[in-house]
Amino acid sequence: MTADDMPTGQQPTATYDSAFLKACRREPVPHTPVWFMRQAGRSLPEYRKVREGVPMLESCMRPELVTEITLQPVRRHDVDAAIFFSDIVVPLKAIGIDLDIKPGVGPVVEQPVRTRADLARLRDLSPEDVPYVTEAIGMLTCELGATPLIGFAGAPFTLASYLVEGGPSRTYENAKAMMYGDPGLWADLLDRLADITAAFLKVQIEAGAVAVQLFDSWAGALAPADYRKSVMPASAKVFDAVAGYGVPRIHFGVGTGELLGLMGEAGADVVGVDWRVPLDEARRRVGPGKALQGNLDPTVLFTDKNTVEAKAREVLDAAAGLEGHVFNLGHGVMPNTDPDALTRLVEYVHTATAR
Ligand SMILES: Cc1c2[nH]c(c1CCC(=O)O)Cc1[nH]c(c(CCC(=O)O)c1C)Cc1[nH]c(c(CCC(=O)O)c1C)Cc1[nH]c(c(C)c1CCC(=O)O)C2
Repeated sequence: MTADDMPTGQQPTATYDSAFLKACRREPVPHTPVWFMRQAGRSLPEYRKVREGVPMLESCMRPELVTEITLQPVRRHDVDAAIFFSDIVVPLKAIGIDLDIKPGVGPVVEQPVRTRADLARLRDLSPEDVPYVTEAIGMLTCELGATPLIGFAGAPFTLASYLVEGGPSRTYENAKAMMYGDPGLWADLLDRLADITAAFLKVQIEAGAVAVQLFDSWAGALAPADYRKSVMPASAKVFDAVAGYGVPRIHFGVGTGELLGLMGEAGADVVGVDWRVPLDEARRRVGPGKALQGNLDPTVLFTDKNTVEAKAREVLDAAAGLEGHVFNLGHGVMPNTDPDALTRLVEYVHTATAR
């Protein structure tokens, strides 16, 4: 497809012909594009240095710092895309939810959302609530040039898991109890979150993000029938709300092997796969017409170079018959990962797939 065949309203941009966007569109690529979830973060000494003394949420609200942190892994690893440095709870903080990101713990919500009265605290998000996002993305797209910027947000279920539990959980007992026991309240909660999430993604796209990833990290806790009935409508609403922009929409979760087909159906152009399902099997579950993203086990990076390359080769072999493949880890980069192992992995995938 050339710039002439692009959906109306979409301008050709410096990033349009990037390997990453081509793979998302299932077009031929010069090499398999690579980026890593959590490529910005504690695995990088330069990240730890600039974050010294700055709390996580505050760092997301300082455009210059966001720009620097987003660019760090692009400079170091030569990845094919940048991911905007922020967090899934930033839009909730921006509308006034009292929450914090505790080091080594994750998001903690002061007053969990448990009743219908609590829903009133979830007001709509407007661009004026997140001026630092627009500002940072404006700076970033200038610096990035032909490297695409991925925007992201938390999916309604994963956000609800933090809001209802009040923090990280292994069982999601309160959230799932609401889903099963008070389906009306649950549906309204997820619908509110879908609107907030869609608004947060729109801000990022309008500022210059050329792809978006919806993180439903914890959706793997759900049976497919419950996902379809009680979660998928809200995620579909988010994808639908940004469909008109024509940017690729990526949908990712952990332990979602049984949900891959539904996660594609929700409205994704690219389905993210963790390391538990090989990509050829994921292709069967997702069906035609979607690209796949993944799926090297992030713990493989704790081994030697030969083992990393052999395991990356397995991912590439399983991806050989796909219409579009974006190489990634099956989940985020772990904080103790040797950053040089990531740089070498990017180089390996680029070389091994050069056409
Ligand atoms: C579930 C989730 C969250 N946040 C996010 C998810 C979905 C992705 C996933 O499944 O991992 C998404 C996220 N969070 C962050 C990014 C930045 C972009 C990137 O991927 O490089 C992204 C895409 C920064 C961050 N968000 C956070 C960090 C680490 C905190 C720090 O560096 O001080 C980073 C780099 C904090 C955070 N925020 C959250 C958790 C679980 C944590 C980790 C807590 C800890 O281990 O300390 C919630």
